[in-house]
Amino acid sequence: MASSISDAPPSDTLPDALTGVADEIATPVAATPVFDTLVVVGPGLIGSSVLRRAQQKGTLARQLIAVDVSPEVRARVEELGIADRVMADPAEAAALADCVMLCVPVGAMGPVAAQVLPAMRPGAILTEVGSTKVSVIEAISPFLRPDVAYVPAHPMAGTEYSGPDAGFATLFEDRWCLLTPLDGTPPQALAAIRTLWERCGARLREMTPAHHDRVCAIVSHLPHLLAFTICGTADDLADETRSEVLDFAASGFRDFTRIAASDPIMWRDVFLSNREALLEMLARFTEDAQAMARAIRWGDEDYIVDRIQRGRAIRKSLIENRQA
Ligand SMILES: NC(=O)C1=CN([C@@H]2O[C@H](COP(=O)(O)OP(=O)(O)OC[C@H]3O[C@@H](n4cnc5c(N)ncnc54)[C@H](O)[C@@H]3O)[C@@H](O)[C@H]2O)C=CC1
Ligand SMILES: O=C(O)C(=O)Cc1ccc(O)cc1
Repeated sequence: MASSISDAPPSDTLPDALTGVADEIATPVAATPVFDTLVVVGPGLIGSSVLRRAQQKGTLARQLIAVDVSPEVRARVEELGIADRVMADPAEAAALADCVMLCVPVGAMGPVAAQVLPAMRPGAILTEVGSTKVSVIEAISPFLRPDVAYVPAHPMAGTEYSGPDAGFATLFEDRWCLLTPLDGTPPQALAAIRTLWERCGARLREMTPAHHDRVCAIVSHLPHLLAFTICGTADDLADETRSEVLDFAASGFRDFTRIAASDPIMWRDVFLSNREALLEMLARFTEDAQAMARAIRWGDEDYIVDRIQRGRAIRKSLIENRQA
């Protein structure tokens, strides 16, 4: 095994003694791969994007192994040629890895961790990309070992599509990747996972798992809940509006339908595993929506204009930060 968490390069930064030399001769130095063998369990949208990036850059891992429970997904990953090996047994693959990245739906994280952790090598790293953190960490924790580091991560990048065909190498470029290290997370393991995501083009931010879940409840989970709900409401009104919805879908409704096309299993798991934070944000949203209803009922122009202006300001600042 060429690399383990102790000798993986912590970042792209050269040691001080070498930086001057590198500047002088200005020769690009090929970075050593962060890992020798990276196992991606669940090569769907996110997992296959990591594999594609790793293949394209060659600086994430020397060898790439994909594992999936679905024979169709395994066959497709073979056809796409985005991994060096495709395997069915997570434990068999994990025994070969210095990093195992779980990219399965959040409800499957605990059961998959239970399969891979006993097989992992001492010094190897377990990481995952789940959209929620508190309950995923709780689900994985009972199976953790003192000689395997665990680094929870969440790339804030995706689309409404899923599966191995949906991934692409640039998915994470200029997107945030949120890291929620635990008290016991070894710094070298954290540094190696930081480097992996930096080399995927992501910007990194560290926070606690609980803070992560509250932030994601408002910026990601509630918007999905609203999109699924508004599409359901429109569908319930099908007798009255079906043809109009289809005819006039170039309106605001269209933007909701993109999000509402997302994978049902993934989002069922996200909603159930971030129950408390999501219900809190939904309650606040409901209060605000009721306040808007009241303003409309009583013709409170100032309130209505103020809320719309706040929405516009958020959009403007996203565009200025190139996030939209
Ligand atoms: N879709 C998105 O936009 C984002 C998703 N995430 C998170 O990433 C994870 C993966 O999401 P996607 O890539 O969208 O899902 P996906 O549905 O595209 O891929 C998931 C893969 O996991 C496999 N799988 C499911 N259970 C398994 C098991 N027990 N053992 C082995 N493989 C199994 C499925 O067959 C599938 O190939 C989820 O935890 C999700 O919350 C994070 C950021 C963005
Ligand atoms: O497609 C969209 O609009 C998304 O919001 C993608 C996304 C989905 C889930 C995540 O945990 C992070 C990003």
